[in-house]
Amino acid sequence: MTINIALLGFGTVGSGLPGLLLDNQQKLGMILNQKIVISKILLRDQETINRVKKDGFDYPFVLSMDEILQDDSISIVVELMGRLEPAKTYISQALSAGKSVVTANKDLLAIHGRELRALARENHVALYYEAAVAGGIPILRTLANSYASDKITRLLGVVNGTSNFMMSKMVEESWSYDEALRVAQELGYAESDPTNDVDGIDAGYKLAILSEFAFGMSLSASEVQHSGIREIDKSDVEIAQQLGYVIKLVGEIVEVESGIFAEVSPTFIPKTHPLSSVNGVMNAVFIESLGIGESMFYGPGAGQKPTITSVLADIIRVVKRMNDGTIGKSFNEYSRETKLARPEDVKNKYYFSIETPDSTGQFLRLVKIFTSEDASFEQVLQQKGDGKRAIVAIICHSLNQVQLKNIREKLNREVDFSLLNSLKVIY
Ligand SMILES: NC(=O)C1=CN([C@@H]2O[C@H](COP(=O)(O)OP(=O)(O)OC[C@H]3O[C@@H](n4cnc5c(N)ncnc54)[C@H](OP(=O)(O)O)[C@@H]3O)[C@@H](O)[C@H]2O)C=CC1
Ligand SMILES: N[C@@H](CC=O)C(=O)O
Ligand code: NA
Repeated sequence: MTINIALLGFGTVGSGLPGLLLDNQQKLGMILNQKIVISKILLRDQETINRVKKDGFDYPFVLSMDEILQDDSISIVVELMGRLEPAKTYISQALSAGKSVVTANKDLLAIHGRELRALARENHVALYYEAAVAGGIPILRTLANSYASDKITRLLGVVNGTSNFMMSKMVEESWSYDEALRVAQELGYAESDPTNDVDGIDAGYKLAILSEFAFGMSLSASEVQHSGIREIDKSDVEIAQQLGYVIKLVGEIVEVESGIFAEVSPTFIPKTHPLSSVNGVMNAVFIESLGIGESMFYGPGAGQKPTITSVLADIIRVVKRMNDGTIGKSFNEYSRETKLARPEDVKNKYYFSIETPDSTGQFLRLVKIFTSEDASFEQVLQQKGDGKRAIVAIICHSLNQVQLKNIREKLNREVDFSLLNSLKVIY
């Protein structure tokens, strides 16, 4: 027996499916007793069909989604086009036509996930998206299954391969920003619009999805604060190094008594923390939970092979659900009312880099500002000034979001001071 699937989009990730199906033919036969067959591939235009054929791919290529929707032999649609439209329309049409959907589209799931999941439920079909978060790491499945017996209190993630690859190359091998981005694009890591990768937007989408699986709470994209690697200056990297830290783009979701708080930001990570050694295109999700304690899941966050391997695992899962009569069951069954944390309850250590006049009494002024917000210093470093200006780096003991905002405002208001940067410090 065969399972017919249709593929929407045949780019970096999608074009890896034929090879992967072939490589795993024997194992798939044993697990499923059915053959997965790509029976239609939707491409953009005739020119693309000609190019793809020339590359040696010989499939029934189509230019209209209707040909897939009207084909009753197709039970699974695999969306790998990316972006919101027409992906949302096509996925909705497929679900409404009684076809299950597998996708790697985090933008779509983060923004319209609730609506699409409801549509899947109404039509008793599956909607799976393991590859949408941390490419090759089976993190969503792990959260849905293995953490069912645990309560997660905090999740930290390096979940964007492109920005992590770029930071690693820029810091360790002195590549320029442009060179690092160009190579990340050539290697197939970056989104079609890499702004999402470098500005923390892609990681924010992934956090929104992780929040549903880990905390059972849905966050809109705007409820996940985000900043990106463009906020990091070379001097921050050097100071971090001297103080015993590395800087990475980290997503954090934490649950406190009043609710959850989620943020993507360049973050100081102690060199002793397991996340500090996540380099290049690798991703990791570090979890603190009441039962297991601390755990970390590590693997490639982007790239054709890891990503399409996750996609195929979802396809296999959907086929199994079809076979055992549980196809309408949701990928994630943990859901509770979303409550956002009060800013007073969200606490972290912070790094501040401040430019001051290079003269007597400046340090006292800094102490006064921080003390007025009840903040105390944990580490302080003053770079040798030029007689006119000096840079002071401070790591504070834990501050809540209100204290942080007030200190930033006071430093920005202070005549002659310039707040160069302020970044979260994890411990
Ligand atoms: N690359 C990676 O490492 C990872 C990617 N993802 C996700 O996987 C998805 C695919 O990514 P990726 O393969 O890298 O992206 P690509 O841009 O390489 O591939 C997408 C393909 O879909 C085609 N396409 C877009 N719109 C249409 C349309 N309307 N009709 C037909 N074809 C269309 C594009 O054609 P054209 O080039 O003409 O626009 C392109 O060939 C995205 O959602 C991405 O976020 C997830 C994890 C990792
Ligand atoms: N562009 C993304 C691809 C995977 O989600 C990344 O770099 O992480
Ligand atoms: Na994954």
